[in-house]
Amino acid sequence: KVSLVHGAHRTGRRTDAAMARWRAYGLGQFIHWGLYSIPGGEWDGKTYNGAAEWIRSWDGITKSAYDSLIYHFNPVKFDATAWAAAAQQMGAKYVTITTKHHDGFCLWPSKYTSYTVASSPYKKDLIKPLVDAYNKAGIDVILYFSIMDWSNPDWRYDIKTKDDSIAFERFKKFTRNQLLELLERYPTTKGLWFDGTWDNAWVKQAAFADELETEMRKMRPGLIIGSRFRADENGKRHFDTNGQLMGDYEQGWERKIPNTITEVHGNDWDCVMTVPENQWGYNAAWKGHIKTTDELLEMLAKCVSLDGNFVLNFGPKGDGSIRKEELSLAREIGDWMAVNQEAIYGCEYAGLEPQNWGYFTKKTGTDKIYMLVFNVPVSGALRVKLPVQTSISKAYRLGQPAQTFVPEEIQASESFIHLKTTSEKHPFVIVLETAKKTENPKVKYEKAK
Ligand SMILES: C[C@@H]1N[C@@H](c2nc3ccccc3[nH]2)[C@H](O)[C@@H]1O
Repeated sequence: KVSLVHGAHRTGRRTDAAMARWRAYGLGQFIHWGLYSIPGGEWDGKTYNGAAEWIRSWDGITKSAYDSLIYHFNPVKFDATAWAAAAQQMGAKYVTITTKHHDGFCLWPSKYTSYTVASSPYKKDLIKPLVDAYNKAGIDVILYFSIMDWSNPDWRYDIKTKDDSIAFERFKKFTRNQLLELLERYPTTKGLWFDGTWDNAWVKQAAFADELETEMRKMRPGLIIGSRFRADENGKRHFDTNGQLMGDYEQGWERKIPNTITEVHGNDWDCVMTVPENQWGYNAAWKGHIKTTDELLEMLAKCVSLDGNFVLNFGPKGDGSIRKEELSLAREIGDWMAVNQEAIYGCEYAGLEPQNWGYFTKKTGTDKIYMLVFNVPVSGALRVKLPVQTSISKAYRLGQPAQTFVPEEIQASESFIHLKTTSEKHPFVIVLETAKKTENPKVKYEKAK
């Protein structure tokens, strides 16, 4: 262990109520919305092959042409209540919304730059109606904020000269001002999801970022900040020089999911996932592999089975409408959650040996186990290995309690649940009520003779 001033300030998970609420979410919605939503990955009849929200960095568009999009941003179809209703029906317990992406365009009327919605034809704050509508729908809000800001002349990818460092000092003040402004303006928000923090200039700001994180936490007790915000004084990100997680949860699972519990190192984490291969902002082309509802449900189940939250991304159009393909995915996910949410919300890693048929989750604080079945074996026999001295007292289909199962014990703490049919076409859940086998005192007494 090396001594660090700006490394992790806590080892192990946070144990407070605000973090327990976050841990229980299971399913979240990500929203990427901004000027990049207007071109949607296309410009001058050409298609940008990168992620649509990165189109400003493409040599197929001039920076001034991109920046002039601000004069065309007028999302007349924006309806925060409708967005929140779709998220609520999907079963999202929280939403992470881009307040400012790498391009620097602010969806709130920030006092510290003119590159905001206030300078657009729309004029009005977009974040407040979203926070209010989602909170009203019982959904918590986390604010996405990109440190990297291409619109700010003081931003630097690296600090090489005295001028760079003078400019970047101004940029650090600007960044702090905007973050404190967001916390002031939206007091019900639960956390900040930082991005754009990999460049050399920011990685060198260990002390500044550490102090800023402390200041924000003091301003908002319970505030949740992930591992992507700051680096330690050796430039280490996500995990400090001693391998300790920075921040409150691991934020490295972008478009990927851990396969084993060991990869999670006992930390809280979220996985943020796109519906296409790699498009966060609205992409008109909608090309390549588009994940199906069952694929997304399996990702959700896998995340919760390994102690994580699954955050599914939506990319509204420049006019404020949500594309029909995303609305139908949300609807189908919501239909499944309406029946099976008990196996997701407030659930955690069950501590059981993974099986090929799907994923185990366990209701936090109970011995209730859920079998989320995605791959029905041709045998119809689902293997379950419980901890020793644990038995299954009841087994039934979630949502159809009359459909019960009598496990076939094949050896100590190992059973088969035999399905009645192997022709299921969609994922389903079996509930196992388990109990510790208690020693029978009579038997103990007889032994004693
Ligand atoms: C949550 C996601 N993070 C941003 C991003 N920028 C990247 C640059 C290089 C590698 C990965 C990146 N992810 C994406 O634009 C999106 O906002």
